Amino acid sequence: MTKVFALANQKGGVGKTTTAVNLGIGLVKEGKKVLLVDADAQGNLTDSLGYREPDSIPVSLATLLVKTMMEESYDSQEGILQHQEGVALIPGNIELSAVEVSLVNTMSRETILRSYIDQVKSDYDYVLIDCMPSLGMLTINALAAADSVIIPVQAHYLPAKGMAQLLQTIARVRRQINPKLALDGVLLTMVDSRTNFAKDIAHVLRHEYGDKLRVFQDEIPLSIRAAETSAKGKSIYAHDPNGQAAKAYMAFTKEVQRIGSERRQTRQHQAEHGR
Ligand SMILES: Nc1ncnc2c1ncn2[C@@H]1O[C@H](COP(=O)(O)OP(=O)(O)OP(=O)(O)O)[C@@H](O)[C@H]1O
Repeated sequence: MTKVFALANQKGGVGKTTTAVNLGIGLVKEGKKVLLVDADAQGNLTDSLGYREPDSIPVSLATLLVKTMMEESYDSQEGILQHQEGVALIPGNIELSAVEVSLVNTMSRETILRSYIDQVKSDYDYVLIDCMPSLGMLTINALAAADSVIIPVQAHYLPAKGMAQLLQTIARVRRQINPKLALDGVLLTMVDSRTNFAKDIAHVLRHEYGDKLRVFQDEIPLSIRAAETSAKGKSIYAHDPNGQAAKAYMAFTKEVQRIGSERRQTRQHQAEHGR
């Protein structure tokens, strides 16, 4: 069964896009079929994979969402690009800003992205949605479409208020639109091993949210090589395969898969024991 992840945090520059690329290509390395969805009007994910002018791509996520809203038909492969490292990509660009505005007056405005993803997801093991740095209608659509959320947090700054708002939004989406939405956890990114900030943040999160919010064991180090990847249009595995960031992203990829299979086993156990 396909698993859909949303990478969300309304704060910008926390590593959502870098994580989408390297978790996605990490899963490909594990033998999985992966679709990346650029749901950010900045088109950073598209650009990071080497498609340098997202705004001039003729068919993007915006095109496909408009077709979904208008109930027009499309081919399930329409607009999907194939990156040389094995991931598929639905590009995003500035047209998503206009789509976000028009969603407001659309019937089922929170679930247009879910309707689209439901049409194409059966070809993939994983779909990863890179969200906008906002809690607007497109992020709500991503949360409505997802099975699970990953929250990248830049390890030297914890916006406590921002985290509370994000968790409230996730809880509201779960209550009103998508009861199966799980929160896989917080991924600490850009961890500087010379400081204790990452440990402090993990401690604060555990203290405030306890069992409700997992902090992934694997952390992503601050790494110039990781910062360089978007300009190269490659993953960290292609750019610096033996570096710390590549090892960390691969370990994180395995942790994500492990958590998924533990959750499946728990569900199966509950089903078999009638709970
Ligand atoms: N581990 C890392 N070490 C150093 N720099 C990093 C690391 N991960 C990402 N960066 C850099 O930090 C910046 C922000 O990362 P990224 O674009 O992934 O964040 P984002 O949350 O997707 O941003 P936005 O909200 O604008 O979409 C980028 O310039 C990226 O190259």
